[in-house]
Amino acid sequence: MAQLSVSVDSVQQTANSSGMSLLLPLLFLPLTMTLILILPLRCIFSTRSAKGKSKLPLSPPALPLIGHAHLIGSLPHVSLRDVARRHGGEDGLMLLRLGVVPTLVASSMRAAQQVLCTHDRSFASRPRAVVSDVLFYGPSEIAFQPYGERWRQAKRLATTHLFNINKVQSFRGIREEEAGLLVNIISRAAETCTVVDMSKLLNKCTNDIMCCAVAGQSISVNGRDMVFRKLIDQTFKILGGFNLDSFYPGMTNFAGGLLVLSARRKAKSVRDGWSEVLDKVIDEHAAELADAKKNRDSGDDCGENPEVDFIHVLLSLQEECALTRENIKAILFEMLGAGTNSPYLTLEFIMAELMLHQDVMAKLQAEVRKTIPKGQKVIHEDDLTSMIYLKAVIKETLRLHPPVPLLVPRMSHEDCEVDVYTIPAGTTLLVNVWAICRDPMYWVAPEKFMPERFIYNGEIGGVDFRGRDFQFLPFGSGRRMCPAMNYSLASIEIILANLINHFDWELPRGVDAIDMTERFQVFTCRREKLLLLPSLHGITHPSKG
Ligand code: HEM
Repeated sequence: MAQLSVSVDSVQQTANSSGMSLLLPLLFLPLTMTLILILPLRCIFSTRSAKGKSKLPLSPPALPLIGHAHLIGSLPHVSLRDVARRHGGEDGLMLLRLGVVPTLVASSMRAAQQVLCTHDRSFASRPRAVVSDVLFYGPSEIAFQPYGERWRQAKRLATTHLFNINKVQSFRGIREEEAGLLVNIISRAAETCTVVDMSKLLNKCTNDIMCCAVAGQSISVNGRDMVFRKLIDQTFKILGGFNLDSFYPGMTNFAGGLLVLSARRKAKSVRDGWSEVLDKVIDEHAAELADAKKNRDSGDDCGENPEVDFIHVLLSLQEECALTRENIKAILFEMLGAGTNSPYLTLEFIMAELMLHQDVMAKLQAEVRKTIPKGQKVIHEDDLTSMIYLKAVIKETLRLHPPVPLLVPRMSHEDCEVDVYTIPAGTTLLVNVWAICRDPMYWVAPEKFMPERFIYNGEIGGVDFRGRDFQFLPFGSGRRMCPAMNYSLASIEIILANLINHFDWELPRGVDAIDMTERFQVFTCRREKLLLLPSLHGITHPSKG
């Protein structure tokens, strides 16, 4: 999602690896051309500050052409925190120029509150980019749509028919069943002392839950679930790749779009992959709706309520909401993509942190195993209510490893007075929630994995992540906040409780440490796959003596 930042990363990597020598041949022509396009823009930008009327936040020294892009490293949230410490204002605001794009970076709790609450409306748009425009038909989904009525409508559809509390509750059967299937797979591995690839299993489990919630149980026929996971990988690879137009938006129209042709082609090819499989799924759903209507009209309706999923809902609202087939596909493929990755990456980080902190693991095992009666195979969501430590472990992991560390980049769609500054319309906004979550100003021992920090008098409490405590915003805040927080937490909790209740976990033989090195590709994820050796709790396998 954080397309801009990823692209910056690519520029930096290229610049670092060969002192710009790789970058220059690649960019020389486009950059020269862009200069012609950007000069007017730069003039506007500098005149505003020169007049003294509209003061701008502090900026580090910039280079010609690339501005501050060279300051961003392979983990943009880490380098932006370091640059802000050296060059930003005490108010936590800093202004960068990435290529020609003015970019406001908010790195303190107060700055986050200013831009996400006080001025939420002004910063409620998203920067445009060729890849997301092509991938999402416009874009016409939620996350990349500019602020306006179409975005509002798409978000309302998802919130009302997929993510409201009652809907999330109604998916509990799906979650319990999928978590059970995961336990079965791991149990078989445990019986034969086989190492499991947790990254792959968690990815599959969260994807299966999302697929069933969106499209019903039938979606995984003919190996479609595998096709979806492959397409999700391709989508995030292309969204996270180097995209010239994110730095030089003028490129999109320059020379008939020649310079963004390759990005356009790649995005179209991934979109066609989605389109092919989603068209089939949508056609099946349309046929089911037509059958149901025929039965109703002919009086053959046997009174049974056919299962209604999100695709049925979108199809029935197609006329009322003026939704095209393309709009529907864009929304669906965003749900399947975002719905899989953030929960699975969070679960992977939780398991990695637990392996690193065996005292926390032991405490969590004790809580879960005390709550679930011995011999009860299936964990029900009602069992989770009293698992306070489990909720604290999830919160602490989201604090240290927010999957979207800079939020999804926003853009101001109007001039805006932030404190003493005037931020011009068209400025990209990055909120470094990762840095704020590790700031010693707001957190005791911020680098320590300490779930207890969220427990007060035996209850979960304190700072919360629902968008009102600006030192802890893993789901963002304001109009553009993640609509799927309750959905995600429900999936994460049930899967985690199952992993902890049924199994004891070890590192594979010959591995003596967990590597927590991160990688940034739209989401922050662990660089290495998480490989673990499970054993069934309470059963000592003969081969282990
Ligand atoms: C651990 C789980 C998740 C985390 C931490 C997370 C985090 C985020 C964040 C930080 C944003 C940007 C908010 C902002 O700009 O203020 C976001 C937006 C969004 N997320 Fe999530 N997310 C999660 C799960 C999901 C799931 C499961 C889905 C869908 C099935 C989803 C769909 C979206 C959408 C559609 C947006 C765009 C909202 C908008 O632009 O109005 N997210 N998410």
